[in-house]
Amino acid sequence: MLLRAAPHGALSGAVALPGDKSISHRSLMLAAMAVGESRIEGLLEGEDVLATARALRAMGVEVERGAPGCWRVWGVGVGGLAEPSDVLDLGNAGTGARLLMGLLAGHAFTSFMTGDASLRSRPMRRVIEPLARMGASFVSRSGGRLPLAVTGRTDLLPIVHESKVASAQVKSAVLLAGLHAPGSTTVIEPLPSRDHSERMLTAMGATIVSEPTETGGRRVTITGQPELRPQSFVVPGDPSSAGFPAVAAALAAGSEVRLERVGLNPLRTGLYATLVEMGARIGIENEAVAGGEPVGDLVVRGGPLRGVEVPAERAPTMIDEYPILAVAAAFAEGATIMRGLSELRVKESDRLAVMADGLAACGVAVEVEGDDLVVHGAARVRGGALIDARLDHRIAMSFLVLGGRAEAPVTVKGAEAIETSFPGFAELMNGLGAEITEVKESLA
Ligand SMILES: O=C(O)C1=C[C@@H](OP(=O)(O)O)[C@@H](O)[C@H](O)C1
Ligand SMILES: C=C(OP(=O)(O)O)C(=O)O
Repeated sequence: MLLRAAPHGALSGAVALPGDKSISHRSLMLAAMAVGESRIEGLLEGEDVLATARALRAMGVEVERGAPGCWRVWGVGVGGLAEPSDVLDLGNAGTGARLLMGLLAGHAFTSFMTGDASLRSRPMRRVIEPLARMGASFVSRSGGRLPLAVTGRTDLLPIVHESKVASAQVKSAVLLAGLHAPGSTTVIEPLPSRDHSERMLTAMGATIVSEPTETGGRRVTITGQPELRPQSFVVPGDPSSAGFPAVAAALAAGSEVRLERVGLNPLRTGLYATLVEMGARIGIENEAVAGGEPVGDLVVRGGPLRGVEVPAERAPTMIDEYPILAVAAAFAEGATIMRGLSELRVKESDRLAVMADGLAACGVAVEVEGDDLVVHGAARVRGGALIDARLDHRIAMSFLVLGGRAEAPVTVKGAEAIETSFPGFAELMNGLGAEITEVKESLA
């Protein structure tokens, strides 16, 4: 599908964002590991999360959709999944695949897992290696990629895993496997990554101790074999999805947009801290706690931005937001230097390369120096390019935001990728005043 974004003026209005993708995957999987009925409110009904729901159903978990966003899950208890009779297809979802591998490691059957071309290119060894040390066995394509087969066992060994990358997916996969192991399973991460798994598991009755390390990371320990209590999960709006209308509003003078009930977990808000450093006017109102997570309305007003240097240590708190930050940087005065982005190379696409190439095609001066991205901003950006989303929702949405402020429309090919995390993106943006329309392939 081709979507085209034409230049728009000031944006205004108030909108609620779709549910948080990370918390939605976890709500389904953790509810499946509880004993009894859990309810989920505000579940993201994007393709990634629907793939997780399908996988759980294929393993005997009753998962039912009621009103939009309202789901019920009848949990089978830790270790209670049934052998699936077919390959589990996690679509485009790294989170779905890696977290599920953690659960499957604790089940004494063999399952087969695959995904789309993007997911099949992503590294799984970072999860395979610790889970294999715990006692699961894996057969995978070379490089530790999907498709793979995993044979778990009920008597997993508790381990201490020191992860080289600050990855909530790696941490969560090991903690989920640790549910099935007697005693303490520990993950040490070099920098703190999002802690939704820890918050949710604690609320469900698991014992988790999280403490800082001397080098600025975290050591997280779970006590295995708990009985998890079913929950009423409330999923906040996704701060990663909110980044797209937030940057679109920040870039358009005269804009005033309210993004309601967005999750404001401090391990997710690096984009907003960075935008404020760049001079963006962003206020937080109606702060509250929902489902164990801080939430609030983001009120974003348009105005000039200036380039900043974003330190590598901030990356885990905004890892999915670099594509849209790079778009903000393209319109800022001066250079924005984003350091330490090696993890961007192993997302749905090589986001470092794809952003650099796409920005250059839109007339933006950009350099990749090792793992750093440098974007030289300008008041006027040419736009006018055709960008291939490459099965990457965040690339698609970022360039549609850029097209809204460029001199000539930007067209995105493969825009259906947006469905993975942000169904209704174009409608939501247009409701605020953007000009995103579908174009026929032949006119591209
Ligand atoms: O745990 C999660 O829900 C996620 C963790 C991040 O991945 P990594 O753990 O690979 O950094 C992020 O990019 C992804 O969108 C969601
Ligand atoms: C990297 C992302 O997701 P996942 O790893 O779940 O595919 C993302 O949503 O930007």
